[in-house]
Amino acid sequence: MTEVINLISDEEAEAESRIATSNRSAAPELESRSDVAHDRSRVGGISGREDLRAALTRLDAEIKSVQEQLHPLWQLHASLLSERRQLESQLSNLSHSNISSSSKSNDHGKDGIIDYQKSDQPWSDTVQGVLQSRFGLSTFRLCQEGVINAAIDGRDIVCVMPTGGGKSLTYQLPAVIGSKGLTVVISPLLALIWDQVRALKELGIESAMLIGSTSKEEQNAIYKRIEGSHDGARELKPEKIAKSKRLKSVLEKANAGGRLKRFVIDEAHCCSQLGHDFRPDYQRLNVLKTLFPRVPIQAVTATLSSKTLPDLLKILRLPPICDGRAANKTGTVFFSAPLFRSNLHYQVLPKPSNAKAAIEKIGSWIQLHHPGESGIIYCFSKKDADTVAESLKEWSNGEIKTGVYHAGIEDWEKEKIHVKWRKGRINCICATIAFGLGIDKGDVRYVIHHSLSKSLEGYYQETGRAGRDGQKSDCVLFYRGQDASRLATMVYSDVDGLGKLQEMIKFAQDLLTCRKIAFAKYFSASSHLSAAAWDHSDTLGASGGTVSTCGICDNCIRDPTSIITKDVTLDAWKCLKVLQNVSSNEGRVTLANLVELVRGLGGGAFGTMKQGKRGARKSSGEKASLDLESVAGGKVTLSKDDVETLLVHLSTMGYVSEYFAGTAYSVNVYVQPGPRAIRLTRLSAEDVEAGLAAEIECTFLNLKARVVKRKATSKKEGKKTLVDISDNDDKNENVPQDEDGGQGLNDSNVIDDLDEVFDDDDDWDNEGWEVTKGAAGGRRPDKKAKMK
Ligand SMILES: Nc1ncnc2c1ncn2[C@@H]1O[C@H](COP(=O)(O)OP(=O)(O)OP(=O)(O)O)[C@@H](O)[C@H]1O
Repeated sequence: MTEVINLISDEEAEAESRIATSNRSAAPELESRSDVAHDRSRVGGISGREDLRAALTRLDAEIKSVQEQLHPLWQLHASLLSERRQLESQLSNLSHSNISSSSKSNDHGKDGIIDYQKSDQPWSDTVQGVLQSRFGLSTFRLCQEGVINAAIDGRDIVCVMPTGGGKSLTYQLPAVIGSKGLTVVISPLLALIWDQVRALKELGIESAMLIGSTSKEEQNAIYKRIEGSHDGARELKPEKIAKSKRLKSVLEKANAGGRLKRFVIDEAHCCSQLGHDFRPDYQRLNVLKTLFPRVPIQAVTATLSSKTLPDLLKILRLPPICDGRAANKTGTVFFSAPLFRSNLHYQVLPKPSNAKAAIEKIGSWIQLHHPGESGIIYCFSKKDADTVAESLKEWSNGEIKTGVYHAGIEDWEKEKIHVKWRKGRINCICATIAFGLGIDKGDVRYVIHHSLSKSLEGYYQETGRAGRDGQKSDCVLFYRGQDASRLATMVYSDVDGLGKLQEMIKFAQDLLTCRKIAFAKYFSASSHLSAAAWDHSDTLGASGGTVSTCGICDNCIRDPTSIITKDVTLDAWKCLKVLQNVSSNEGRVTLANLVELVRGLGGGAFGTMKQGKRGARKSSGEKASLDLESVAGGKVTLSKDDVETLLVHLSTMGYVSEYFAGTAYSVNVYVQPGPRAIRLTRLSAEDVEAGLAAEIECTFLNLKARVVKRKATSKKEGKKTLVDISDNDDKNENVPQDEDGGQGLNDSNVIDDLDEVFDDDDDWDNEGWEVTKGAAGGRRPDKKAKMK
């Protein structure tokens, strides 16, 4: 018993000494506790039960009395804390609004509505000064100034600007202006984080990154800096915020000290499952407003649809949006800029089937249009990137200084290449898509695709690396149908991926539709991006479904006589009859085989298959032959290239479909009659000739038309036509050449034919490819207006 009492006595004495220390000067009443301790020491000598009870009662009474004394102190403590929070918030508001020496104040207009795009904010002079002195820039682009104004005003913001539009400045500039403080940027990719930190360091802005591989020591140092009074920017991956208790507590401290300025969510579309690049970790960012309700959030992205915006607001717990040009006091201020970058000139050029000829063509194009300038060539694979880099260097006798960048290159070497590229010692980077994100070099004058991208989203993003300084730049896709098959083997197990690839092929094959319209249509269907978002600052679609043609892409400036649209219904019927015969004979043909077969070449033979033990179909090694006369009433008389063009066209329309057969080492792509094939194959040749079939048209390059040089290009620029893309389905039902969104040009076909046409022409490489560029005669607006 004595022991127990002593134990209690020790604990209480310890607690007592803590209280006494903390209240020594403030609460004289508590000093009487020393008397109690004396009493308690006397309690140890009392042995009777009654005495013990009496001592306990006295102690309880004393505890109660102390609690009564403490209660008002705790109340005082709470009210002091609340008062402190209010002062903190007033201070933070003051530091935002008083950053200009000007005595003007932003009163949100008479009716509480403010136009953030205006340059008459209280801080505008300061902002302009910092833009020039710190960032070395003279003017703002797109909606940059509005976003910066809203950020300085402490607003929650959603900002949609195109790739390369200059989103970074909208949070970097407010980070270094006005009161000291911390801007926390949350990015999904290491490459983006690396590049941001590098760029900030170059600008002399203090920054640090917290990523998975940041060592414990570095983390500790960064946390200390955040806790301290440092300002600047921190780059984080989203999971870090949600998972790290230490980080949360450090940010809470920074916030309590009034130093947490804003959170920036880069690539904010990743928050929404409805978007195209959902990242589950981004959903955890809902903690930001819960933990830091007063800290503004700035969400930036290049692609945000009307469908994903509400989801984004919900996840980030942001209030409903208001327009940046007429903002109320409480909403999330919304800004968007036209998604089409008018300095980017898109074109698709045919690519020779022969690898060496392809290199010559690409090399000649570079030397003609951008000798010695910076560019990127995107390649299908690591091996292709290596080969293209080596071949181009060799072909140009070292004049085109190439470098290689892909996942197989060691990190240190990547860094070296990057530095050389930035310094201009390498002009042309041959890369896989591993190169791009976070690569911010302003003067990239061309982005060439040696092979198709896997999707139009990818293509838009990759080409967005060109012309980030706003100067005219070229985006050239060298395309041939065989590349599409090659790419299909990469995505064949993914239905969604195959669908996206088909859209990319349609874009590449299209000789008519303005490339801007093609992007607008695609993103409108795939991401619900308003058509108007390509022309106006109207991602949400209030401006309706029209979009103007760009007036500068290959299809806009094409000479109408350089292409020819033909009725190919009978040729299509013949191809499908042959394909039907091959399939019914257990045969297996690739697209290239089929081209040969329908043209009556290759002895009319095709490989067949047999049923394996487990029902699998295996190549039998035997050949079957085909009597073209009886199966299809004779051969197709189009050129090899035109047949390939036609078959790819039929494939995009669903008359021909692909299937994939894998071996242990590779996946091969074969063709078979598609779901629509029966529309033609059920008819006889006579029926087709009598016009009973739905007409199929296909557009080919008209090789007889002489090439017109690109001098007419500038004359065509600026001439625009409005196209309504909202109701295209019905309109195009009876427009066969438009059904697939584009026709005809099959690179390899055309290439081979051009090879023939320009064989003797020294200048053929350059001149020949100008078919798609020169075009004095201009577009064919009527046709275009009908395109999907
Ligand atoms: N007002 C401006 N004037 C001139 N150049 C600018 C301006 N604003 C930004 N830039 C430059 O534009 C380039 C692209 O900017 P930034 O990296 O911020 O683009 P982004 O919108 O973040 O693109 P992405 O979506 O591809 O990351 C940079 O080189 C930047 O220096």
